[in-house]
Amino acid sequence: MSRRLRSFKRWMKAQSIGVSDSLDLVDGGGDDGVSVVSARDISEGEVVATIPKRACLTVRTCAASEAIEAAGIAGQLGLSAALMHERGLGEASEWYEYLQMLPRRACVPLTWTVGEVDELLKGTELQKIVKEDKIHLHEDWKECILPLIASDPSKFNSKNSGIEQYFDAKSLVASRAFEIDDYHGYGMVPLADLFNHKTGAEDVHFTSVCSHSDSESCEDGETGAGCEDGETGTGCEGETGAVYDGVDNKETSNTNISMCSSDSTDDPTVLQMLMVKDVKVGSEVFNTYGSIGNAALLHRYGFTEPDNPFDIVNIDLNLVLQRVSSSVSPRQVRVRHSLWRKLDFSGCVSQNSEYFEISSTGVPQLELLVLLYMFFLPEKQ
Ligand SMILES: C[S@@+](CC[C@H](N)C(=O)[O-])C[C@H]1O[C@@H](n2cnc3c(N)ncnc32)[C@H](O)[C@@H]1O
Repeated sequence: MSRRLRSFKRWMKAQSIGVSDSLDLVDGGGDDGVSVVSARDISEGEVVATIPKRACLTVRTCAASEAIEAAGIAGQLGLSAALMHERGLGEASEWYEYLQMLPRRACVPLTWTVGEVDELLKGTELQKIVKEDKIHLHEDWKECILPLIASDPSKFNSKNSGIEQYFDAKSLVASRAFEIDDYHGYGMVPLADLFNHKTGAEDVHFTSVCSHSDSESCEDGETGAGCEDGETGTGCEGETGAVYDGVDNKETSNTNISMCSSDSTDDPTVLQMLMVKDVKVGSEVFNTYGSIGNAALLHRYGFTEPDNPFDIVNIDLNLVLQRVSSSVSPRQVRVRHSLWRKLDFSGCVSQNSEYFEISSTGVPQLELLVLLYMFFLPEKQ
């Protein structure tokens, strides 16, 4: 077992983070990172980890809480500030051992150089989106983090909160944070963020145990490592840019559901990892980050999956209209465009662009292809 893993396990114990003996944490070191493997057969319904909310790193729990809240920085931006500050504290941070388990930055396109983006994402819609992300993050840093540095230089300075540190922190928050609850908002959840993703075949769910009896009221929209971003708050409340959103607006919100137990004896201050499937000894235990296509997976988490059933291809509607204009009259272009809208098949709208969306799942794909075909039919003479 690696040294950092040993320290992390001791730290988890001190924080009352419970890990079932059914889980093995495997530290591949370097780029391989950490994965979670079953140490014995595990059954559906078993709670394999319990994590007190106070052990999570959030704007509320971090050492710079007052300064961040006074600056009005919230959401993922606030959490990024909290993470930067705790990293800057080094061994003095309450999360030091946890922070040692994180890579310096997530290898997501956001952290690539512009040259790498242009080379590796050439011709894909991500090329433009990632470049816009980078611009938005620069703006966020200038508008929200620089004033924070000015307001409390004892806590924030260019060494722990420079633009590089901000990109590092933001990439980790975007690819690993969970939405905990209304009080904490987004948080880094030790242990829960060590599970890798498997599309549509997860073994475990992240569960926030609530004590009130309306179990339906919080069964929606909670996403785990990493949570769906899509924050478009104004100023420093959220983010000024819709980073990590844009290729799959319709596909993202349905997994890692935060469920409430109706049992009033449950501890509202504890998060759980609950098995949703039997897993055989020696197998990796997977979470899911959502039912999302490969462009979104790459965008947010820096990897893709072969044979991903949720993969989609977006075709810029303007390109389609341009192409159609070359073979039919302008009036016909308008008629076809309006038919497309009437049928409510606008695909998706993202970053001011409208897309045709070709999904790899069943009937809608066929319908879309027929519509596309109709779009391109030459005009009757
Ligand atoms: C929440 S962390 C998961 C734990 C991570 N493996 C670690 O070392 O800490 C998310 C990151 O894990 C990696 N990851 C998760 N699932 C993956 C998969 N199916 N294939 C490749 N990389 C994956 C990606 O780098 C992603 O950004």
